[in-house]
Amino acid sequence: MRVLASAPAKIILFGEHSVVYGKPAIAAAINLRTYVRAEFNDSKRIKIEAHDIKTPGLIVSFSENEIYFESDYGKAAEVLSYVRQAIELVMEEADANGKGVTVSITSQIPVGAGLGSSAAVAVATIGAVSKLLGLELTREEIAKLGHRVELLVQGASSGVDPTISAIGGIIHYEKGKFEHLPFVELPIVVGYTGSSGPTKELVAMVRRTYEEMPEIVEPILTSMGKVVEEAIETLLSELEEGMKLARLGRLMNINHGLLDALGVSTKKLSELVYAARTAGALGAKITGAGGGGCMYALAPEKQSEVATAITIAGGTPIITEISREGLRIEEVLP
Ligand SMILES: Nc1ncnc2c1ncn2[C@@H]1O[C@H](COP(=O)(O)OP(=O)(O)O)[C@@H](O)[C@H]1O
Ligand SMILES: C[C@@](O)(CCOP(=O)(O)O)CC(=O)O
Ligand SMILES: [Mg+2]
Repeated sequence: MRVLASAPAKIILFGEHSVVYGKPAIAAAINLRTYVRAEFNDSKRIKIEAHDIKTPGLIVSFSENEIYFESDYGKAAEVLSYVRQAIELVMEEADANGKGVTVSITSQIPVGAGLGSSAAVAVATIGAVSKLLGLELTREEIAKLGHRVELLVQGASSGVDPTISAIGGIIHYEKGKFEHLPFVELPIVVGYTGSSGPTKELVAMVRRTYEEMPEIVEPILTSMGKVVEEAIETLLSELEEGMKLARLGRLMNINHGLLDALGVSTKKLSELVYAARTAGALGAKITGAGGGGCMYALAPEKQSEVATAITIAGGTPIITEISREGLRIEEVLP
């Protein structure tokens, strides 16, 4: 039997980092996906084939006749830890420890770029392997397992990323619970800096700043929470479309400033944010953990101008759409 599952990337419209401290966030699934194929193998081992991820620590040396490969196996194993934990949790749930399973991954999502590649790979793996093992899990249960994977690997995680990747659409997420917000085709442009920021390290960095200066950081997180509440009200309001987007844009800019205050922006991210605003975006901010990775802009009727401005500023624009669909079982073959 062979199962192919896929799960989407996301952008955090509002509320990254503060969501880890119990504040609300708004997240949307986007049309970039990670595909995971799971099948039984004849060994009693778990085999992971990750086709789109760089394996760190590989050293190659060669003489005239021979070529030698060395690897820092610790680093190589670490990069596969989301997939490994996801498989192990499902094997445990299905009481299937000891079975041979091969998992093969291909992905459209840039890694460590704030678009939730870790959650997408975890959710798609859980979806594919659970189906293979005959375990009937709801999308909510898969989101919860995905959250456990992120907690095990990162040490801290709000759970917003695995939830949006499993569920799809646009959600309001808060303290482990979610509700759908009305689906809207937001005119967004994502700008990729080309560098990555590991979520684990950025979340830990914010935690250190919080512990060092709680009286300064607490009000920043509280303000972020208020920005998100205001954005939820705006999305649910009867405001005319243009006014709605203009208000959301202003709230994005405030959210970006607060993220910058927490220390998660970079020079390149700020350059892309200002380039987008100058080219006519109503708002622009980081998406995800920051420290590199991506920003996104809200740019009705200005998507191509903003994309060009992002390119001129040295970034890579990604014009994408909000995806209604979360986890998808693409194919089940006998
Ligand atoms: N295609 C993939 N195959 C295997 N692991 C992946 C893949 N994509 C992402 N990952 C895992 O997710 C990690 C990046 O997660 P993270 O730091 O949270 O950034 P983000 O989720 O924003 O991309 C990678 O280092 C790797 O461990
Ligand atoms: C920073 C954070 O709010 C989002 C991280 O998203 P990403 O892994 O950078 O795509 C962490 C979390 O919510 O667990
Ligand atoms: Mg992640």
